[in-house]
Amino acid sequence: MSNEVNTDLLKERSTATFDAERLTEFIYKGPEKVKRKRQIQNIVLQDKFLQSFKPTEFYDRDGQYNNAVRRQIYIMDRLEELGFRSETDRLNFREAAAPVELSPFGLHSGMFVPTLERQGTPEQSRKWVPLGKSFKMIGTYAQTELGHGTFIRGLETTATFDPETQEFILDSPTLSSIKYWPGNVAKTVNHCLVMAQLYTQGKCHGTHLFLVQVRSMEDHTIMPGLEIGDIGPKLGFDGVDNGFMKFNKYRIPRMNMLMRYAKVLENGDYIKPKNAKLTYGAMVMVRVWIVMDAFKALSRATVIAVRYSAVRRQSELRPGGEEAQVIDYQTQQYKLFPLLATSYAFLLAAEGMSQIYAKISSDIERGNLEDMPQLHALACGLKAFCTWVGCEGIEVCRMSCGGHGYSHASGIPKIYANIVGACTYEGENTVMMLQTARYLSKSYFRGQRGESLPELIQYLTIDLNVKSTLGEDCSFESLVAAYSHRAARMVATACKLQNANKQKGMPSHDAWNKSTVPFIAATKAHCHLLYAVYGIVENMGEFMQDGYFNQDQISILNRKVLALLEDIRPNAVALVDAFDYPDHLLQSCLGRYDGQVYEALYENSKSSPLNNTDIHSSYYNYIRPMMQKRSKSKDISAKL
Ligand SMILES: CCCCCCCCCCCCCC(=O)SCCNC(=O)CCNC(=O)[C@H](O)C(C)(C)COP(=O)(O)OP(=O)(O)OC[C@H]1O[C@@H](n2cnc3c(N)ncnc32)[C@H](O)[C@@H]1OP(=O)(O)O
Ligand SMILES: Cc1cc2nc3c(=O)[nH]c(=O)nc-3n(C[C@H](O)[C@H](O)[C@H](O)COP(=O)(O)OP(=O)(O)OC[C@H]3O[C@@H](n4cnc5c(N)ncnc54)[C@H](O)[C@@H]3O)c2cc1C
Repeated sequence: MSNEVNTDLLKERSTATFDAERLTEFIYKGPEKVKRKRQIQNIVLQDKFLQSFKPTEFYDRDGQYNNAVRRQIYIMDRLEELGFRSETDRLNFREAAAPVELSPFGLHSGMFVPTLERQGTPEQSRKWVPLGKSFKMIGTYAQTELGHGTFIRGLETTATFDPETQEFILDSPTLSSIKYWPGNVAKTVNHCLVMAQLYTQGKCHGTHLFLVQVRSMEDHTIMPGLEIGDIGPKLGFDGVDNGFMKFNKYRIPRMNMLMRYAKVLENGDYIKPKNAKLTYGAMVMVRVWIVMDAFKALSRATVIAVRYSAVRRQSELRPGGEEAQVIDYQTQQYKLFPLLATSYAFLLAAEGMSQIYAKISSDIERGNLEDMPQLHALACGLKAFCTWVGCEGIEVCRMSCGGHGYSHASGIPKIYANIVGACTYEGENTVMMLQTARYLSKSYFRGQRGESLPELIQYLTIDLNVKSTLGEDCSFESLVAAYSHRAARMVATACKLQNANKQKGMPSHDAWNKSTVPFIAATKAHCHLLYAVYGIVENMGEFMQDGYFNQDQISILNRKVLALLEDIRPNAVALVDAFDYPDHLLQSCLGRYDGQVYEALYENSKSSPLNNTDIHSSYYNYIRPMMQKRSKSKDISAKL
């Protein structure tokens, strides 16, 4: 490979109107943090073992899982040796060391240990959390069943208290009650946090979490009374062993129920939690993290697509002129630049969401549950919005790279395959949006009754008769007002339909169901408050429906969006460079910093296993016999 940087990329970087390094410092919170991040990434780059892995698509499923375990355990050991204590250092190391591979221990660190910490009593946490943190106990979060994922109240696994033995008996009474999907259940973990319907004194008290040992701590054999296996290959998550698990009257000690909020006493008495939804805390936490995952996935795809678009030359823009960089086509800019802006918006949204989560979850820990519904609504809506928009955007990035985008060598298919799971896991997106919609509906009616609303949704009470004041400058205030107006109008419309349905005599659940399509649209509009001109132009009908904008204002907005493409054009490469993703993190022949995409693609294709021999065994096994058979056939030889 040549060491030169592609001349088009050099030019792009030299003509940018701002210093990308300053923006990098803003993203990573200061020059010292950027330096530290790069040092850590360099440690990974110098590490021969970590660099020895081929891209995951070159391995079969068994190899992918095996490599994921091998690599992740090596990462754990190195983190210990290096003595990295800060969460940011550890995350930077992990991301650089396994940039596109999901960890078979992800749910252990991401859900199992935090849930023990937050849902266990102080004694339970003291006992189990150190075992989890030191990997003496490896666990996961097992909730979903064959028959139910969304509807947690419908889960069928039972945990029945037996006061005689002071044990819970876990059972899978039906086929549909078999746990199905939980990550790392199949081969990796020896413990699970199992969500099951709690029965005591003959009464069901709803779903609760139980710590269950599923494999022997000595030899990893499956505990008697359990049936466990892998669910098979999936769209992505290659290194993750999502599994199934069936309980056959399997006994665990009483104290293995997580009892921070709800309790079962020795005599079988049940003590209710302050709020039954406290058991759902782990899901809320992961939904918050997913917003950051959506940012990372979309921004990586955008870096790849923008850099490649600056390098790729195709067709004549000026008749008879040189072939143009595809980034100079207005249509290409319209595909990519809004996604670049969206990436930055997602970053800020993810950081804001994390701060709100930290504040409200610490209130909850102290017993103040007042803001729980608000946190739930925000996390559900943003999780769904950011993963939907992120996945659509990644697909646009892939297609904007033409044919090469379809190859794994572009790095984009893997990004997509992994993040698209997030539209389903931790709450299917439509269902999540409807949770936010319920909150908006209740808040709308509260606002109508003159009750005060939390700051984020105060816009629901604005006067919908006011028209836009947007002028040539498309001021920030006029844009925010437009989004608020559109969301408030759409929420009001959906609520009025819900009300009208009720007045027609429908029971309230039907009145709700028969207004959920407009509610989903309204909730998307609510989440869309992150956007500016492009979001209005793309959804013009919704902004126009009640004549909020006049014809002149629409023309202003249409002109503005095209002018903004011109403004971004000289800075597009610098704006993606600022994310500071090194090549080994992007793992993309198209998104390379030096832009040497053709050399990289050519080199990469040589490593395809199909190139190990000039003549593939299938020639001897099938093609040659077929040809020999055909050449003997009279019809064909006659034609030849
Ligand atoms: C770095 C680490 C990475 C880690 C991960 C590694 C890679 C990732 C791997 C992938 C990992 C994937 C891992 C996985 O996938 S784990 C499995 C994840 N599963 C889900 O997310 C299931 C989704 N379903 C639900 O959450 C519930 O069933 C819903 C919410 C749909 C309804 O629920 P339910 O039927 O029980 O409730 P209700 O209808 O009686 O509603 C009653 C009221 O309660 C309110 N309510 C509901 N919930 C909450 C809440 N939480 N806080 C506050 N309030 C809440 C609700 O709004 C309603 O309010 P109102 O309308 O009455 O006012
Ligand atoms: C990659 C991956 C990893 C996973 N990891 C885990 C894990 O570690 N642990 C775990 O416990 N689970 C895990 N899951 C399971 C996941 O959490 C569930 O699949 C998810 O919660 C969706 O539930 P479901 O499959 O029941 O979908 P369903 O609810 O069956 O969805 C099917 C359709 O029905 C619609 N629908 C359902 N209910 C409603 C409603 N009330 N209103 C309107 N529409 C509705 C949905 O919108 C969807 O279109 C994982 C799943 C995936 C894909």
